[in-house]
Amino acid sequence: MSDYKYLKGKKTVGVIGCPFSGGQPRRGVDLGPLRIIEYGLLEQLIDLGWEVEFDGHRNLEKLRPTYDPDIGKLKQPRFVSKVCREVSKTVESHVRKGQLALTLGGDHSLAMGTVSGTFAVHPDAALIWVDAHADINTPETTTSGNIHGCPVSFLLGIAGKVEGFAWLKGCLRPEQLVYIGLRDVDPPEKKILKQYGIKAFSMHEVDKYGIGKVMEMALDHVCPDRNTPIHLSFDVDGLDPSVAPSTGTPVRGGLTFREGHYICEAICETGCLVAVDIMEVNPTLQDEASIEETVTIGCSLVRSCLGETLL
Ligand SMILES: NC(=[NH2+])NCCC[C@H](N)C(=O)O
Ligand SMILES: [Mn+2]
Ligand SMILES: [Mn+2]
Repeated sequence: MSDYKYLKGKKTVGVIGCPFSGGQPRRGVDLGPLRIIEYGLLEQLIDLGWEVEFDGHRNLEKLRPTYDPDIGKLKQPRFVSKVCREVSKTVESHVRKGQLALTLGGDHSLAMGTVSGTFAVHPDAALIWVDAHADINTPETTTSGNIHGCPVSFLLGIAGKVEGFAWLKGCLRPEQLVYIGLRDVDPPEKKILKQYGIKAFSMHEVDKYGIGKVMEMALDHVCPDRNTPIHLSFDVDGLDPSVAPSTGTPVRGGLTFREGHYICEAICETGCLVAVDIMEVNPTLQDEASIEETVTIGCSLVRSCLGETLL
């Protein structure tokens, strides 16, 4: 069992339910956290030996502004900003107490909140982003206007000034970030990745080297001493749609069931994990069996992050 270098006292996980869909157009992703908790995640974590502090599902709807017109192409910018700001404070308070902060989304725009919360406590942390997408569009480059395709540019401080987002200072340096699982990256996003020299292991590298070697290389890049605090932001669409079908922007050719879990196990083994996001589970898409598969895998990824092993 790994020792979790950055947790204080008893192993405690602070669980933050974020029923939020404002960073993209499809309803239903806001039900992700409810289904994951209903499925028994908290009991599973207690069985794994964790103390659980569950904040309940946050009432984020109360933050919806009455008037929220587009800013440039960005949709619902004030709503997203307010929600992320609140989530940031919550994540920060758990991490500061020496708890592992587990955020259940909700769409991936929430990562502006979760990552900035972690980095407020650990400014030198590493960010491991598992996703089919790079989510690094800027307000200029986005074609969809969906902010869940933009959080990384805001975190890096390359999004430019957007009304309402002044609270979100660029908190992430390009060398603190590594991607795994990419396979649907917009042309301007490819440019940004090159321009800033951001390390990314696409599915091509996963095929070429295998996930074991990819994780070794990814950790060598962001956590070379195996002592740097790690924030894992896991978009379930990083997994192949055959294993996680119920998500809003599925892309074929993704991570297998085992590759997804191996990523979590390898990060857990470092003992450096301080925060995890499980994002983009949408329990209204596909049939009931697909939904159950996706919710189940959300839970088992968390358990792998929190110390469950095969033997
Ligand atoms: N978190 C996600 N699922 N993001 C999908 C983003 C898709 C596309 N690149 C966009 O910017 O709209
Ligand atoms: Mn994605
Ligand atoms: Mn994403």
